[in-house]
Amino acid sequence: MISITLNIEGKRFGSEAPVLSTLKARVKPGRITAIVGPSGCGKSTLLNMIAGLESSGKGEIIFSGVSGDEPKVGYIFQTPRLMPWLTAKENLELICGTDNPAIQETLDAMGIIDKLDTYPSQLSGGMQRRVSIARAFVYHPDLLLLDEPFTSLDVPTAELLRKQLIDLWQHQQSTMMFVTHDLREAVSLADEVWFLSRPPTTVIHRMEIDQPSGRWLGRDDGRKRIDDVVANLFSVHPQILSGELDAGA
Ligand SMILES: Nc1ncnc2c1ncn2[C@@H]1O[C@H](COP(=O)(O)OP(=O)(O)OP(=O)(O)O)[C@@H](O)[C@H]1O
Repeated sequence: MISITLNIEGKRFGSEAPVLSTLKARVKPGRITAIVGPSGCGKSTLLNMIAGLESSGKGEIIFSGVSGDEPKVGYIFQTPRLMPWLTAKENLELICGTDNPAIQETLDAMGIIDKLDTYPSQLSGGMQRRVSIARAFVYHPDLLLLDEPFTSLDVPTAELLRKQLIDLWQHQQSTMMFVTHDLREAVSLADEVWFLSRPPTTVIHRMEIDQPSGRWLGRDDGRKRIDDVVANLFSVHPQILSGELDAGA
């Protein structure tokens, strides 16, 4: 399982004002880290830098515990980004080759084994998300990055997909980071939540969540537990989702 050390010295696009300021943090191996912050503060930019899609500028991002030369990174974007001319199965085959038993196993785990030969345009939005999650897991990533993977889904579908995601994650034990605007989602899934400021952005608060092995998600006592964690946080930092810590904290 890999860990990540972020030694970011700042990030700007061209001559624009910096998006990220100094940002130093460590992502623990095999754990789930949620990233929460105001719109436009650089959450996607941070994920892209970790994925190697954006340069890390003067700073560095160090991966430890990688088995090969490079970490295998799975990335689930806000929209599924499936190849429209390929069936669900063929979208997965692009990643892991044909006749790979992992394709059937992963689509089965996501509850869409009957959609193997279906094209994306014939799938609902929720089903397309499931294929995109399966596509990331079929690769057996060391690191799984998710950028608001469950937005614009109805509540029961989003809840089901979160459970399916956690089932797959428990099976593979990848290190996982996800961006969300939904604090309850962060608390229900993550071992640690990072709260970001407004630009130039840094981590202003880290919150450890004491998760049971199957996560708080879906447990009878989970809803109350999540409510309590969120209420406690807001009682101390009422503006934290706007990227501000309480002055007295
Ligand atoms: N490739 C790019 N070129 C220029 N500016 C960019 C680029 N990518 C992002 N930005 C700018 O960087 C800032 C942060 O964008 P980013 O998408 O990372 O924020 P975010 O926190 O993920 O936003 P949201 O919560 O609204 O999705 C924004 O001002 C955006 O316009």
